[in-house]
Amino acid sequence: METEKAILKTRGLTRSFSGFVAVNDVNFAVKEGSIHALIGPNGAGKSTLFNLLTRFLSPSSGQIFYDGSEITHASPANLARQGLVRSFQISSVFPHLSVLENVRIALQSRHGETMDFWLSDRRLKKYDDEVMALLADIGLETYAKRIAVELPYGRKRALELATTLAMNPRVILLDEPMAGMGQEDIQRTAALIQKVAKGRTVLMVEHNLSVVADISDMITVLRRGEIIAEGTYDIVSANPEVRQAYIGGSHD
Ligand SMILES: Nc1ncnc2c1ncn2[C@@H]1O[C@H](COP(=O)(O)OP(=O)(O)OP(=O)(O)O)[C@@H](O)[C@H]1O
Repeated sequence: METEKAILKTRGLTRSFSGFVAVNDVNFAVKEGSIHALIGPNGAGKSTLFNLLTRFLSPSSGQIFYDGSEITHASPANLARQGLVRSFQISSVFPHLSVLENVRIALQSRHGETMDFWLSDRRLKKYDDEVMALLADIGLETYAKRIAVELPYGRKRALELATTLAMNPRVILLDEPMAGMGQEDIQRTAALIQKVAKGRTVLMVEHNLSVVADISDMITVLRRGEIIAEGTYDIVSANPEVRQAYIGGSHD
Protein backbone atom coordinates (compact mmCIF):
# COMPACT_ATOMS: atom_id res chain seq x y z
CA MET A 1 0.00 0.00 0.00
CA GLU A 2 1.28 3.39 -0.92
CA THR A 3 -0.35 5.49 1.77
CA GLU A 4 -2.48 5.03 4.86
CA LYS A 5 -5.06 7.56 3.73
CA ALA A 6 -8.66 6.37 3.42
CA ILE A 7 -9.83 7.37 -0.05
CA LEU A 8 -13.31 5.90 0.45
CA LYS A 9 -15.04 5.65 3.79
CA THR A 10 -18.47 4.95 5.23
CA ARG A 11 -19.99 5.90 8.53
CA GLY A 12 -22.99 4.01 9.89
CA LEU A 13 -24.08 3.08 6.38
CA THR A 14 -27.44 1.32 6.44
CA ARG A 15 -29.90 0.26 3.76
CA SER A 16 -33.24 -1.41 4.33
CA PHE A 17 -35.68 -2.87 1.82
CA SER A 18 -39.22 -2.83 3.20
CA GLY A 19 -37.95 -3.27 6.72
CA PHE A 20 -35.30 -5.88 5.82
CA VAL A 21 -31.86 -4.50 6.69
CA ALA A 22 -29.51 -5.54 3.85
CA VAL A 23 -26.58 -3.35 4.98
CA ASN A 24 -26.46 -2.63 8.68
CA ASP A 25 -24.41 0.18 10.23
CA VAL A 26 -21.32 -0.45 8.12
CA ASN A 27 -18.19 1.53 8.95
CA PHE A 28 -15.43 0.74 6.55
CA ALA A 29 -12.52 2.38 4.84
CA VAL A 30 -10.58 1.71 1.68
CA LYS A 31 -6.97 2.81 1.82
CA GLU A 32 -5.60 4.76 -1.08
CA GLY A 33 -3.41 2.62 -3.31
CA SER A 34 -4.78 -0.70 -2.07
CA ILE A 35 -6.61 -3.58 -3.72
CA HIS A 36 -9.52 -4.13 -1.37
CA ALA A 37 -11.94 -7.06 -1.71
CA LEU A 38 -15.46 -7.30 -0.38
CA ILE A 39 -16.45 -10.91 0.22
CA GLY A 40 -19.14 -12.87 2.02
CA PRO A 41 -21.70 -15.61 1.44
CA ASN A 42 -24.71 -15.10 -0.83
CA GLY A 43 -27.12 -12.49 0.45
CA ALA A 44 -24.47 -10.95 2.74
CA GLY A 45 -25.12 -7.47 1.35
CA LYS A 46 -22.06 -7.10 -0.89
CA SER A 47 -23.95 -5.87 -3.95
CA THR A 48 -26.08 -3.57 -1.86
CA LEU A 49 -23.00 -2.03 -0.21
CA PHE A 50 -21.31 -1.75 -3.60
CA ASN A 51 -24.39 -0.05 -5.06
CA LEU A 52 -24.47 2.36 -2.13
CA LEU A 53 -20.80 3.24 -2.55
CA THR A 54 -21.23 3.95 -6.25
CA ARG A 55 -24.50 5.79 -5.58
CA PHE A 56 -26.59 3.42 -7.67
CA LEU A 57 -28.64 3.07 -4.47
CA SER A 58 -29.35 5.61 -1.74
CA PRO A 59 -28.72 4.70 1.88
CA SER A 60 -31.49 4.63 4.47
CA SER A 61 -29.02 6.28 6.83
CA GLY A 62 -25.31 6.89 7.25
CA GLN A 63 -22.67 8.68 5.25
CA ILE A 64 -20.12 8.05 2.50
CA PHE A 65 -16.90 10.02 2.05
CA TYR A 66 -14.60 10.11 -0.97
CA ASP A 67 -11.22 11.78 -0.71
CA GLY A 68 -12.33 13.61 2.43
CA SER A 69 -15.60 14.98 1.03
CA GLU A 70 -19.05 13.68 1.73
CA ILE A 71 -20.60 12.05 -1.36
CA THR A 72 -23.67 10.50 0.27
CA HIS A 73 -25.96 12.36 -2.13
CA ALA A 74 -23.73 12.71 -5.22
CA SER A 75 -24.75 11.20 -8.58
CA PRO A 76 -22.81 8.31 -10.15
CA ALA A 77 -21.91 10.53 -13.12
CA ASN A 78 -20.59 13.22 -10.81
CA LEU A 79 -18.51 10.64 -8.94
CA ALA A 80 -17.12 9.28 -12.19
CA ARG A 81 -15.97 12.78 -13.10
CA GLN A 82 -14.26 12.96 -9.70
CA GLY A 83 -12.41 9.73 -10.41
CA LEU A 84 -14.57 7.17 -8.60
CA VAL A 85 -15.49 4.91 -11.50
CA ARG A 86 -17.50 1.74 -11.46
CA SER A 87 -16.34 -0.60 -14.18
CA PHE A 88 -18.72 -2.78 -16.18
CA GLN A 89 -21.53 -0.31 -15.41
CA ILE A 90 -20.88 3.33 -16.18
CA SER A 91 -18.47 2.56 -18.97
CA SER A 92 -20.83 0.67 -21.21
CA VAL A 93 -19.42 -0.99 -24.29
CA PHE A 94 -21.04 -0.36 -27.66
CA PRO A 95 -21.29 -3.89 -29.07
CA HIS A 96 -21.20 -2.99 -32.77
CA LEU A 97 -18.30 -0.58 -32.64
CA SER A 98 -14.66 -1.63 -32.72
CA VAL A 99 -12.46 -1.93 -29.67
CA LEU A 100 -10.60 1.21 -30.76
CA GLU A 101 -13.83 3.17 -31.28
CA ASN A 102 -15.15 2.11 -27.89
CA VAL A 103 -12.07 3.32 -26.03
CA ARG A 104 -11.95 6.47 -28.13
CA ILE A 105 -15.54 7.31 -27.18
CA ALA A 106 -14.70 6.83 -23.50
CA LEU A 107 -11.73 9.20 -23.91
CA GLN A 108 -13.92 11.75 -25.71
CA SER A 109 -16.48 11.50 -22.97
CA ARG A 110 -13.78 12.35 -20.45
CA HIS A 111 -12.87 15.38 -22.55
CA GLY A 112 -16.52 16.42 -22.85
CA GLU A 113 -16.88 15.56 -26.54
CA THR A 114 -19.43 12.78 -26.27
CA MET A 115 -22.07 14.00 -28.67
CA ASP A 116 -20.06 14.88 -31.75
CA PHE A 117 -18.03 11.73 -32.27
CA TRP A 118 -19.46 11.08 -35.73
CA LEU A 119 -18.85 14.57 -37.06
CA SER A 120 -15.17 14.89 -37.65
CA ASP A 121 -13.21 11.75 -38.25
CA ARG A 122 -10.00 13.70 -38.56
CA ARG A 123 -10.49 15.28 -35.17
CA LEU A 124 -11.04 11.91 -33.63
CA LYS A 125 -7.70 10.63 -34.90
CA LYS A 126 -5.99 12.82 -32.34
CA TYR A 127 -7.17 10.38 -29.70
CA ASP A 128 -5.90 7.29 -31.44
CA ASP A 129 -2.35 7.37 -30.08
CA GLU A 130 -3.74 7.54 -26.57
CA VAL A 131 -6.22 4.77 -27.35
CA MET A 132 -3.51 2.48 -28.72
CA ALA A 133 -1.27 3.12 -25.69
CA LEU A 134 -4.14 2.19 -23.42
CA LEU A 135 -4.98 -0.93 -25.44
CA ALA A 136 -1.33 -1.99 -25.30
CA ASP A 137 -1.44 -1.66 -21.51
CA ILE A 138 -4.46 -3.92 -21.35
CA GLY A 139 -3.05 -6.40 -23.89
CA LEU A 140 -5.76 -5.60 -26.42
CA GLU A 141 -3.73 -3.86 -29.12
CA THR A 142 -4.09 -6.74 -31.59
CA TYR A 143 -7.87 -6.55 -31.11
CA ALA A 144 -8.12 -2.82 -31.90
CA LYS A 145 -10.06 -3.25 -35.15
CA ARG A 146 -12.29 -6.07 -33.90
CA ILE A 147 -15.97 -5.40 -33.29
CA ALA A 148 -16.69 -5.53 -29.55
CA VAL A 149 -19.50 -8.07 -29.81
CA GLU A 150 -17.18 -10.53 -31.57
CA LEU A 151 -14.55 -10.55 -28.83
CA PRO A 152 -14.07 -13.63 -26.66
CA TYR A 153 -15.67 -13.14 -23.23
CA GLY A 154 -12.46 -12.44 -21.29
CA ARG A 155 -11.38 -9.83 -23.85
CA LYS A 156 -14.77 -8.17 -23.62
CA ARG A 157 -14.26 -7.70 -19.90
CA ALA A 158 -10.77 -6.36 -20.64
CA LEU A 159 -12.35 -3.87 -23.04
CA GLU A 160 -14.74 -2.76 -20.31
CA LEU A 161 -11.73 -2.21 -18.09
CA ALA A 162 -10.03 -0.24 -20.88
CA THR A 163 -13.05 2.08 -21.22
CA THR A 164 -12.96 2.54 -17.44
CA LEU A 165 -9.25 3.41 -17.54
CA ALA A 166 -9.95 5.91 -20.31
CA MET A 167 -11.89 7.88 -17.70
CA ASN A 168 -8.67 8.25 -15.71
CA PRO A 169 -10.05 6.86 -12.44
CA ARG A 170 -8.44 7.22 -9.03
CA VAL A 171 -10.64 4.50 -7.62
CA ILE A 172 -11.92 1.61 -9.72
CA LEU A 173 -14.85 -0.39 -8.43
CA LEU A 174 -15.17 -3.84 -9.93
CA ASP A 175 -18.29 -5.93 -9.56
CA GLU A 176 -17.30 -9.60 -9.72
CA PRO A 177 -14.60 -9.15 -12.35
CA MET A 178 -14.00 -12.92 -12.62
CA ALA A 179 -17.66 -13.90 -13.01
CA GLY A 180 -18.25 -16.37 -15.83
CA MET A 181 -14.56 -16.70 -16.70
CA GLY A 182 -12.51 -19.81 -17.34
CA GLN A 183 -9.21 -20.40 -15.54
CA GLU A 184 -7.04 -18.82 -18.23
CA ASP A 185 -9.10 -15.61 -18.33
CA ILE A 186 -9.18 -15.50 -14.53
CA GLN A 187 -5.40 -15.55 -14.35
CA ARG A 188 -5.07 -12.94 -17.06
CA THR A 189 -7.69 -10.69 -15.47
CA ALA A 190 -6.13 -11.00 -12.01
CA ALA A 191 -2.77 -9.93 -13.46
CA LEU A 192 -4.50 -7.10 -15.29
CA ILE A 193 -6.19 -5.85 -12.13
CA GLN A 194 -2.84 -5.84 -10.34
CA LYS A 195 -1.34 -3.91 -13.22
CA VAL A 196 -4.07 -1.26 -13.41
CA ALA A 197 -4.06 -0.94 -9.61
CA LYS A 198 -0.59 0.59 -9.73
CA GLY A 199 -1.04 4.21 -8.69
CA ARG A 200 -4.77 3.66 -8.17
CA THR A 201 -7.16 2.12 -5.68
CA VAL A 202 -9.30 -0.91 -6.52
CA LEU A 203 -12.35 -2.08 -4.62
CA MET A 204 -13.91 -5.29 -5.87
CA VAL A 205 -16.72 -7.63 -4.96
CA GLU A 206 -15.44 -11.08 -5.84
CA HIS A 207 -16.54 -14.65 -5.18
CA ASN A 208 -13.34 -16.32 -6.35
CA LEU A 209 -11.46 -16.61 -3.06
CA SER A 210 -8.21 -17.81 -4.55
CA VAL A 211 -8.04 -14.64 -6.66
CA VAL A 212 -8.97 -12.58 -3.60
CA ALA A 213 -6.18 -14.32 -1.66
CA ASP A 214 -3.67 -13.69 -4.44
CA ILE A 215 -4.22 -10.03 -5.19
CA SER A 216 -5.94 -8.28 -2.28
CA ASP A 217 -4.13 -6.14 0.26
CA MET A 218 -7.22 -5.94 2.43
CA ILE A 219 -10.40 -7.98 2.70
CA THR A 220 -13.70 -7.05 4.31
CA VAL A 221 -16.05 -9.94 5.08
CA LEU A 222 -19.77 -9.26 5.25
CA ARG A 223 -22.46 -11.48 6.65
CA ARG A 224 -26.12 -10.53 7.00
CA GLY A 225 -25.31 -6.94 6.22
CA GLU A 226 -22.60 -6.56 8.85
CA ILE A 227 -18.82 -6.63 8.77
CA ILE A 228 -17.65 -9.75 10.61
CA ALA A 229 -13.94 -9.57 9.82
CA GLU A 230 -11.36 -7.43 8.14
CA GLY A 231 -7.68 -7.84 7.34
CA THR A 232 -5.33 -9.73 5.07
CA TYR A 233 -6.39 -13.09 3.65
CA ASP A 234 -4.41 -14.96 6.31
CA ILE A 235 -6.19 -13.05 9.05
CA VAL A 236 -9.75 -13.31 7.74
CA SER A 237 -9.43 -16.93 6.60
CA ALA A 238 -8.32 -17.94 10.10
CA ASN A 239 -11.30 -16.19 11.70
CA PRO A 240 -13.77 -18.77 13.11
CA GLU A 241 -16.79 -16.56 12.34
CA VAL A 242 -15.70 -16.25 8.72
CA ARG A 243 -15.14 -20.00 8.43
CA GLN A 244 -18.56 -20.58 9.92
CA ALA A 245 -20.16 -18.07 7.52
CA TYR A 246 -18.67 -19.86 4.54
CA ILE A 247 -19.39 -23.37 5.76
CA GLY A 248 -22.88 -22.48 6.96
CA GLY A 249 -23.65 -20.11 4.07
CA SER A 250 -24.38 -21.00 0.49
CA HIS A 251 -21.48 -19.34 -1.30
CA ASP A 252 -20.51 -20.35 -4.79
N1 LIG B 1 -33.97 -4.31 -4.19
C1 LIG B 1 -34.11 -5.17 -3.17
N2 LIG B 1 -35.31 -5.38 -2.60
C2 LIG B 1 -35.47 -6.23 -1.56
N3 LIG B 1 -34.45 -6.94 -1.02
C3 LIG B 1 -33.24 -6.78 -1.54
C4 LIG B 1 -32.99 -5.89 -2.64
N4 LIG B 1 -31.66 -5.94 -2.95
C5 LIG B 1 -31.12 -6.83 -2.09
N5 LIG B 1 -32.05 -7.33 -1.25
C6 LIG B 1 -31.83 -8.29 -0.18
O1 LIG B 1 -30.74 -7.87 0.59
C7 LIG B 1 -29.90 -8.96 0.95
C8 LIG B 1 -28.49 -8.69 0.46
O2 LIG B 1 -28.47 -8.81 -0.94
P1 LIG B 1 -27.15 -8.50 -1.79
O3 LIG B 1 -27.51 -8.74 -3.22
O4 LIG B 1 -26.59 -7.20 -1.42
O5 LIG B 1 -26.19 -9.66 -1.27
P2 LIG B 1 -24.83 -10.18 -1.93
O6 LIG B 1 -23.89 -10.36 -0.81
O7 LIG B 1 -24.41 -9.31 -3.02
O8 LIG B 1 -25.29 -11.59 -2.48
P3 LIG B 1 -24.74 -12.38 -3.78
O9 LIG B 1 -23.37 -12.86 -3.43
O10 LIG B 1 -25.72 -13.51 -3.88
O11 LIG B 1 -24.77 -11.46 -4.95
C9 LIG B 1 -30.53 -10.21 0.33
O12 LIG B 1 -31.28 -10.86 1.31
C10 LIG B 1 -31.42 -9.65 -0.75
O13 LIG B 1 -32.54 -10.48 -0.94
